[in-house]
Amino acid sequence: MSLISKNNITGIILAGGKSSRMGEDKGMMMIDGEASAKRIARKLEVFCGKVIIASSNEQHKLLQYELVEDMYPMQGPLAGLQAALSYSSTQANLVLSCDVPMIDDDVLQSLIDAHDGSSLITWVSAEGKEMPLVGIYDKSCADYFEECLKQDERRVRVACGQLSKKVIHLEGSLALSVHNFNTPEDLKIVELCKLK
Ligand SMILES: Nc1nc2c(ncn2[C@@H]2O[C@H](COP(=O)(O)OP(=O)(O)OP(=O)(O)O)[C@@H](O)[C@H]2O)c(=O)[nH]1
Repeated sequence: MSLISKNNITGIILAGGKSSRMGEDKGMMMIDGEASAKRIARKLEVFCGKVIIASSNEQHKLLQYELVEDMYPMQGPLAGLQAALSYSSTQANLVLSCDVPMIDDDVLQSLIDAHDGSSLITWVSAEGKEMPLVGIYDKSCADYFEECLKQDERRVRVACGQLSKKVIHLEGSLALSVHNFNTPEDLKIVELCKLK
């Protein structure tokens, strides 16, 4: 049985950054008539007692979730992770980037089932690629990430290098469901995944 219940896990959506490859804010891109970040927030709400959005973008206030601003602005996803984990009041935190709107509930359930206290981080891999921004992070990672940011290390994978990790390998439709979009072309692929 999972050690995590709804009241002891926080959902975190990383929605800051430049979205330079997309050309417009990824969190606000409409997917099935709903902003991508909002769609993800609704999915997280099924599993998490509280959902917060890590972003300094004023526009994200429209999403009507609690916003947590980066302490290290414009330093990339690691800064969003650091700020949100510092702010969170739970040890376990289910983290998603705002660009995986098709994520299947079963992926979230698998992460929760696998995160059993034997590692600080549990994240997924799909099609042979590890995805640090689809995972569960222990709150204690925040201090470590802050040290990295202070030393100008912004790469999430590198920052997590020394920390204990578990990886869940996704296959088939679950792997497809974590397709992220960075460009208008990617968005077309995400739309195709929706039809499957
Ligand atoms: N809070 C916060 N989130 C970020 C930041 N940079 C990126 N993110 C989020 O982290 C995830 C991955 O971001 P990337 O795709 O690597 O970067 P991006 O800035 O969104 O896009 P590009 O400019 O095209 O690289 C997305 O969900 C972003 O919204 C940041 O500085 N702060």
